[in-house]
Amino acid sequence: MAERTGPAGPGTPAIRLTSLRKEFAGTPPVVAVDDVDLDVRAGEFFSMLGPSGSGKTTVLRMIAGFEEPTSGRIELAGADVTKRQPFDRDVNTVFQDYALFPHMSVAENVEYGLLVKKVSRAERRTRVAEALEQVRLGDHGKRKPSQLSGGQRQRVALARALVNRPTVLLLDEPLGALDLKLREQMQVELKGIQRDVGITFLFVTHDQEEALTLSDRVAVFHAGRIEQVGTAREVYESPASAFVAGFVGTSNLLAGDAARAVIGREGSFAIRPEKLLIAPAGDTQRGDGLMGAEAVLEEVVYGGPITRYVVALDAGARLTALEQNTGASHAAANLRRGERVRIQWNPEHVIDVPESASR
Ligand SMILES: Nc1ncnc2c1ncn2[C@@H]1O[C@H](COP(=O)(O)OP(=O)(O)OP(=O)(O)O)[C@@H](O)[C@H]1O
Repeated sequence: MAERTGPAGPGTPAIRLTSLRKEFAGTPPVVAVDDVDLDVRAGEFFSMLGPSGSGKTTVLRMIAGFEEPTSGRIELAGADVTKRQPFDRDVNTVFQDYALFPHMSVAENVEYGLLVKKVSRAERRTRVAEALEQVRLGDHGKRKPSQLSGGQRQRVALARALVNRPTVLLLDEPLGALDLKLREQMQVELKGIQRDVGITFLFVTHDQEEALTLSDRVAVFHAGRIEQVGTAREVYESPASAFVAGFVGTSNLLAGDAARAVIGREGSFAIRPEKLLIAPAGDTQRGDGLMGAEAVLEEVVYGGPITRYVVALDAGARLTALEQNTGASHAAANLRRGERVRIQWNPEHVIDVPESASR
């Protein structure tokens, strides 16, 4: 077996992708991954976020060794693994479809991979106990998968990967099959587990909220390329392109004539909905130092803690504003569809968004 770790030192990325490319044969051929460069730091919770078909899963499968790159290089902890077989890479993958063996107990499911690798009985016992403890299922080893909840089964799948003590764990939409409530609960669990075990997690999702909530950093994919890499705050507050602004959250894009009229300059701009204030037309009470525009209120959607307002600016763009329902009486509370309104914002919250990210 090849060496498990490369010439890793402090600062060596857990994963380094260099000009990674994948073309699938066909007429015309599909460029699934288009010259991707990426460093994932050791111990990071890193997410690859993007719409369906943007190439995230193909990148993950190439790192795992299930798919051969057309060109480019993959390094794990400093070692070039591009040509290595999947079993010879220090990674494990957790899939959405976690397929546990139904006739085996939870502990036997977790132990199975170690049995195949001929790990000694004593070490198997220690490592299975450790892995079950890590996913907070220490008391459930004797149960059968059918006696567990969906979230607990997903944690068994995680334990099955953690038991191998990989340097990197690849997770392909692992929460995709869970209902919303369980999914949110598992997001919190997953983050806690990653923090405890300190393993690098590379997580694939098309759910922007999930990526922002969980990750130390996020790479936003679009058509086989990475448009932006940054923290949740960076990709949300300072999107590098109109695509990122639109995919990560509601973007409220202003371009062309509307931008000229409302912002007063050429270009494309985004303003996040929670940064917009809405008031009856002519109300300038909250106006100190703010920019503003006149509009007609098209929709009011009450959503419990927040209300969503959709307005059509006289200048020709449509914007969404979110206001918290704090209970404090404010001007927006009694607004009705069809009314004329004034939208205001702090000029600091206008984000310049290039049409596409520079490469
Ligand atoms: N085995 C294959 N043969 C041909 N084309 C493929 C193959 N696998 C993926 N593709 C194509 O490559 C592109 C990227 O697919 P990929 O599965 O990586 O996207 P994704 O971002 O993970 O999407 P999803 O969120 O739907 O899984 C798509 O256009 C897809 O149709």
